[in-house]
Amino acid sequence: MQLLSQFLRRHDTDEQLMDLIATLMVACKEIALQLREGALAGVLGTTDNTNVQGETQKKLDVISNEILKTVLLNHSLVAGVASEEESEPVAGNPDGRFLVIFDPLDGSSNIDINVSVGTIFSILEAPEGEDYSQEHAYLQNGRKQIAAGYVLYGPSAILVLSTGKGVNMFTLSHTGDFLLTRENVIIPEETREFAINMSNHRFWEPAMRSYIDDLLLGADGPREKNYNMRWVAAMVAEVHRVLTRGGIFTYPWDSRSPRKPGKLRLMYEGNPMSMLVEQAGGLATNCYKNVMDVQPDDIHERVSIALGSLKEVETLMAYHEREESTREA
Ligand SMILES: O=P(O)(O)OC[C@H]1O[C@](O)(COP(=O)(O)O)[C@@H](O)[C@@H]1O
Ligand SMILES: [Mg+2]
Ligand SMILES: [Mg+2]
Repeated sequence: MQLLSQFLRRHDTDEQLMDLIATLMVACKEIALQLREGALAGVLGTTDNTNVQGETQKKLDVISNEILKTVLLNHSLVAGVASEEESEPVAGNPDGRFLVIFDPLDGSSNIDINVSVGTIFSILEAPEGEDYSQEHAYLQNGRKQIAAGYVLYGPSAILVLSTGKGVNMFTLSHTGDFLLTRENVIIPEETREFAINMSNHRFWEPAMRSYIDDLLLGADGPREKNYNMRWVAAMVAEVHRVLTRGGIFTYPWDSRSPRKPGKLRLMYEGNPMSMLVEQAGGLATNCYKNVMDVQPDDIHERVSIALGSLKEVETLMAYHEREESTREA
């Protein structure tokens, strides 16, 4: 089986990018170790702090963030980092080449019940002559990502990575190596599986409500087939399922916070996951346009997300287009 480094070298990956990915994996392996120890190491439960989004931080949110920050900021190629758990970006080497944006622990409400969580990351080139402690340098749209991925900490720890040449999966072995276990991932175009938090049904836009209502009608409704539903409450696990066997995952805008475009964050959830999904032949939208074409104004900006099997996501978009044209008529 191929080591991550061998695979990247065979695919002519830029040497410095390879070096950065290897460094990121040093941090993710340490996070995996902390998660495995869990209650034994006293790292479960919450802290007394809230992050910039007003969410209570879990101990492991803070620990994972510190691990990533320490490892990355000690690397000469890293000009700066931005994180879900940091209100402002943190500058690294002013001559560094890369910016790394991350969600240190996604799905952290799952930690205390021992269900899957993950680390999501997005890598950008650092524009020259900028102050890397200011968010301006980081506010690049998703198309500018030179690599993106996640490490899912589930029954196995799995790195899912794209450097813009498809999507590949690497499983962490007992020897501490990431080994290639799935090459050139392609998401099936059609699906019978959807993922949405149904408890928010009454808060959605009419287009989203009627799309989901039609899925629930199954073979008796306009979609003429029965659908199954899943909800892990960790985007990283939902995207992994979609990449593995297809499906649609959506966390749409809802009227609980009408002024926010959605719940999930554009720069460290939406963009990296959208790059993986598009690189695997799927589609990732905010129900109206591709997520990676949204120009960010804020490092912690939110976005509505619908991603997965191409034809299913296109169908969902068609419901929104119809609704929009009725509104305008
Ligand atoms: O609890 P809800 O509303 O279903 O939200 C679940 C969503 O929230 C998230 O957990 C947010 O991520 P964080 O844990 O990094 O804040 C997503 O991974 C997931 O899709
Ligand atoms: Mg998250
Ligand atoms: Mg998080």
